[in-house]
Amino acid sequence: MAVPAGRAVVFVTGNAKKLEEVIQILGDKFPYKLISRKIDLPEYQGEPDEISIQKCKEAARQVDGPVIVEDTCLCFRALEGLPGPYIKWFLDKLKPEGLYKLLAGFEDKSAWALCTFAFSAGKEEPVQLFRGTTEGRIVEPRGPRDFGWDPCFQPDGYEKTYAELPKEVKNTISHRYRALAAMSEHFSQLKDGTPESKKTKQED
Ligand SMILES: O=P(O)(O)OP(=O)(O)OP(=O)(O)OC[C@H]1O[C@@H](n2cnc3c(O)ncnc32)[C@H](O)[C@@H]1O
Ligand SMILES: [Mg+2]
Repeated sequence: MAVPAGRAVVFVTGNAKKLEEVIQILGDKFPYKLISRKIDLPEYQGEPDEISIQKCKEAARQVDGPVIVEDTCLCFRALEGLPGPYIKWFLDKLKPEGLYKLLAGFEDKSAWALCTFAFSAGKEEPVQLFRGTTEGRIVEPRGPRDFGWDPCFQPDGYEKTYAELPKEVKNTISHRYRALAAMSEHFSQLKDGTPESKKTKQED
């Protein structure tokens, strides 16, 4: 499913840090003009794919045009993938310290970050999903506190947490980077994906 000629795609998110990374990662790699809109979409329940589909349909309904949304999960292997899509509430109440302590009774500290982008060309159109996963483990929080659970997630192959790593490094190995790479590749391959403005501008 392509984007009608001349139409921008609206990235709907209530999270400014997410938006910042998406802009940094995409650069000029996305073949459509992307604008952002700050709407706090409902936090749905269920499996990650189902949540992203519902979130995207609601965004397409509100925007009434082509939209992208993103949902992020942080999954602990010892907890069979939980908190997963509910990480926002766990983080809100427990902070990164509490997330680390949650695994105190388990030897297995491994975790994966999952990012799912969902695209719909409009409110009657189907939703397409693009996923990215980064493996790592949950550690005692280290580094700046400016983005979510970054201080307690250490990606495999690195001695630093996401929070300690320079942004340029996080943005080449992250769950978000991988999902965006899959999405950009898909749209770049669409024959009618006419490159438009390469700039991203913000709407409020
Ligand atoms: O409006 P949306 O896009 O849904 O933004 P949100 O903040 O509600 O985001 P999610 O529903 O996807 O919930 C994911 C939670 O994980 C946090 N998060 C997302 N990506 C992250 C990342 O790369 N590093 C650290 N924390 C992240 C985010 O701040 C939320 O608390
Ligand atoms: Mg959300």
